[in-house]
Amino acid sequence: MTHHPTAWRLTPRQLAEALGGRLPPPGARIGLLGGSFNPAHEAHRELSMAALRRLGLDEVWWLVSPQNPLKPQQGMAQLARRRASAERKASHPAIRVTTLESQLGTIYTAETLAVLKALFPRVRFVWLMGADNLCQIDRWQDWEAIFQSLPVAVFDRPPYSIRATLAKAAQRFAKFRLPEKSAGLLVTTQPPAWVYVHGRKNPLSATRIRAIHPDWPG
Ligand SMILES: Nc1ncnc2c1ncn2[C@@H]1O[C@H](COP(=O)(O)OP(=O)(O)OP(=O)(O)O)[C@@H](O)[C@H]1O
Ligand SMILES: O=C(O)c1ccc[n+]([C@@H]2O[C@H](COP(=O)([O-])O)[C@@H](O)[C@H]2O)c1
Repeated sequence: MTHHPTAWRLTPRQLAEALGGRLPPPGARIGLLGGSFNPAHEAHRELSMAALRRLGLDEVWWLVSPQNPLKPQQGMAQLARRRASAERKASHPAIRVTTLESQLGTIYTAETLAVLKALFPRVRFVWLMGADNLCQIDRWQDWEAIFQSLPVAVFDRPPYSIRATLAKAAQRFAKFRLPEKSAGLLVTTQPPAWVYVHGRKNPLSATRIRAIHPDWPG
């Protein structure tokens, strides 16, 4: 794994600032929703509210990523614009919008998670993502290390429901899948552990919003 020394150059004060002024208390249960947020939309909020409730989390942190390594740079709005859109959309006391990866100097999720775990060893982190990402996580850098390092919750998303259950990652970690009724135990389950959460499906996507609003980021 690439080492990113920037992470360790953040002073505690800069770190607190990057987190909106508050460090998480030891034992906090925090869901991490990484995304391009190009722009943020209602389904991000719905996923986060479902995660708070179904997984019994204290908070969800949105990690607005500098650049998804698998997405084209073209058409990706500037980080500040995407962050502002996330802040407008989140608007909830239990959702923190951050650009932590740009401050930590990490690009790949596996690196980001390694740094966050080292910075906050007593926080219980869970990785949150939509079913589309379960279908392609096997193309992410060190993807198996992600499953080995923290619990993962996958949220249903049309039209990926069936594809996701057949995904390489779902098969590789099949025996570590918790039944959905045990979703509340995920955060305290030793990884690898994951759960597929069904609920209200929302077909919304940032791609669709960009098609309707070609002037985004405006
Ligand atoms: N409608 C949705 N239902 C469930 N999860 C979603 C939905 N939209 C986005 N997500 C999840 O939220 C996270 C961030 O998504 P992202 O910001 O890429 O939005 P997107 O709508 O997928 O964007 P794009 O259409 O540009 O690929 C990802 O884990 C993604 O799977
Ligand atoms: O680490 C990787 O190789 C990797 C490859 C693709 C996507 N990701 C992360 O997946 C999250 C979801 O990305 P996106 O663009 O689907 O919203 C976001 O945090 C990305 O940084 C990470």
